[in-house]
Amino acid sequence: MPYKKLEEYNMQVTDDVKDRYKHIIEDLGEDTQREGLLKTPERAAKAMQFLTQGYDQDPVEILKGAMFKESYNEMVIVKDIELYSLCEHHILPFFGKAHIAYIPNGHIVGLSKLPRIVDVFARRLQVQERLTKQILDCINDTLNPQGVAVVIEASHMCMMMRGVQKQNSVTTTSGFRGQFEKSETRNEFLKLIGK
Ligand SMILES: Nc1nc2c(ncn2[C@@H]2O[C@H](COP(=O)(O)OP(=O)(O)OP(=O)(O)O)[C@@H](O)[C@H]2O)c(=O)[nH]1
Ligand SMILES: [Zn+2]
Repeated sequence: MPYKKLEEYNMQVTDDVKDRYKHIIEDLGEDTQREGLLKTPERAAKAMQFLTQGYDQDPVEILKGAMFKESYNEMVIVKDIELYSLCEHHILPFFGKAHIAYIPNGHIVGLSKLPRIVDVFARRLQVQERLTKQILDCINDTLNPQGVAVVIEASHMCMMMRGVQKQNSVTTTSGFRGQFEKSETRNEFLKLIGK
């Protein structure tokens, strides 16, 4: 499921979250009756359901849906996959790029499925480290490749708009399994993604 269509929003959840947003907006000192804000609690409720839709999706099913028997034994890299997630500490966005590589072990996977599972895990309340590990483990356990590597580079709005207010800091996290635990293979991957 690529994105949540309007009719797929759970109306009960939308109503509950909408009521809470109305109170939050009032507590923050705004007037929920002014024209521009009348529909805001409902819009925000739907936006948050969209941004957390990963809880309802099954990444293993997504990968298994496009696994093909193939005797290709070289590294497959999909780099510069844009990602948008929410930091679980402040519920503010963090965003950047994921780079994924794997070395097949009898099966390849449909290329689009790698960005899809990035979205499944990103569209939750997250920390960057866990996001990285969940993507890594999911590919490793489902595809059982000879090796898998995940690098994520992200900027955190909680460090930009507030808090330490550092506009240019980028956080890099990575994880390596199998063949990528060998420095030679890992270095080849890092070179190919320009690191
Ligand atoms: N490790 C990790 N930390 C994160 C991530 N996103 C946000 N944080 C950090 O979570 C921490 C929460 O720290 P607290 O001291 O409880 O919160 P705070 O008082 O709002 O902290 P400041 O952001 O320093 O103002 C902060 O240091 C954030 O930078 C993430 O993905 N991974
Ligand atoms: Zn944060």
